[in-house]
Amino acid sequence: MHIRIGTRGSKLALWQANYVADLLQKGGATTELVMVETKGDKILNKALSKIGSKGVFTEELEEHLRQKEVDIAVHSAKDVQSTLPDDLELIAFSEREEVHDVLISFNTDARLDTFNSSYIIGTSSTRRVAQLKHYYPKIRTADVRGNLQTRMKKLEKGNYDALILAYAGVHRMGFSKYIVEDLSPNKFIPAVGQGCVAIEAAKDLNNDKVAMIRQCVNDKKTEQCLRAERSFLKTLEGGCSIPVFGLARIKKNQIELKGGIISLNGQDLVKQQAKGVLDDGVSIGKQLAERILQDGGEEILSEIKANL
Ligand SMILES: NCc1[nH]cc(CCC(=O)O)c1CC(=O)O
Repeated sequence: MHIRIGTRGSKLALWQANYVADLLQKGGATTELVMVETKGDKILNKALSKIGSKGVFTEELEEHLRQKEVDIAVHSAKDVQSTLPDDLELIAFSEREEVHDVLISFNTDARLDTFNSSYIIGTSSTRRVAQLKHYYPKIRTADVRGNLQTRMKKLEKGNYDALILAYAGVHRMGFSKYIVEDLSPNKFIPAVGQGCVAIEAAKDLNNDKVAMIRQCVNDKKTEQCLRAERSFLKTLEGGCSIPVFGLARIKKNQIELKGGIISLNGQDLVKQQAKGVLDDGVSIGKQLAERILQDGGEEILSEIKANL
């Protein structure tokens, strides 16, 4: 069986595509990578939240799926919009990497607790900015776009004192030695999907191919967690530009989902958790989102939408 894999061309995207290709080859398939540039790769002078929340890193790949130029598209699950077009679906989720955010700096003494107001942290994520402002109101932030290598270069040039990044990308790109602090995933609750690689396909992709891909790539527990997180995000209508966070974990054979929303200035935070049986992820996610909207999330969300 031959599987054509669509991917972005950044080093992280290629690492992830090769990781999936290896898994498929171990299962006996042959593979080929097709590189596709997305809006998110081309537009580098704007914050992601200003480019638009939907499909910044996925749209062009999705067009290739529709045109049958590729069988699957490999994405960071975090970059996949919560509502997919009707003709496409996520068919597999790779075993999740550690989910937390990390502080990256060439100053080995740098820690969030000891940062003073003269330090600047580079991050373009509205979630990370809001969480920083909430827990460390004195810390200043500045936008930083571009792939991980570009961000590391900007850090090296001294544009920032530190960066906040997802552990997963840092680890995959071999930058772990610059981690000066692992941020607690209970405080800096990650973005939905962080640390997982997701496979998107057209709904009419050949059934045998779908079965093969799931067999080789899908991790059941990760899928159960991701379905819960994505349902949560979908109900909150949060695109990647809205500071929504959500993390599901399996504990004692139950899904435990923590999630919430935070105002852009970090002042208002609504955070809750929900639990349920493993296959109920979608309804657990939806219920948690509804509770959060009722408990003040609705106001935070409409204020954010008015400001973006
Ligand atoms: N939005 C960019 C993005 N998308 C996925 C990752 C890292 C890998 C992952 O979380 O799976 C990153 C970089 C970052 O947030 O530091």
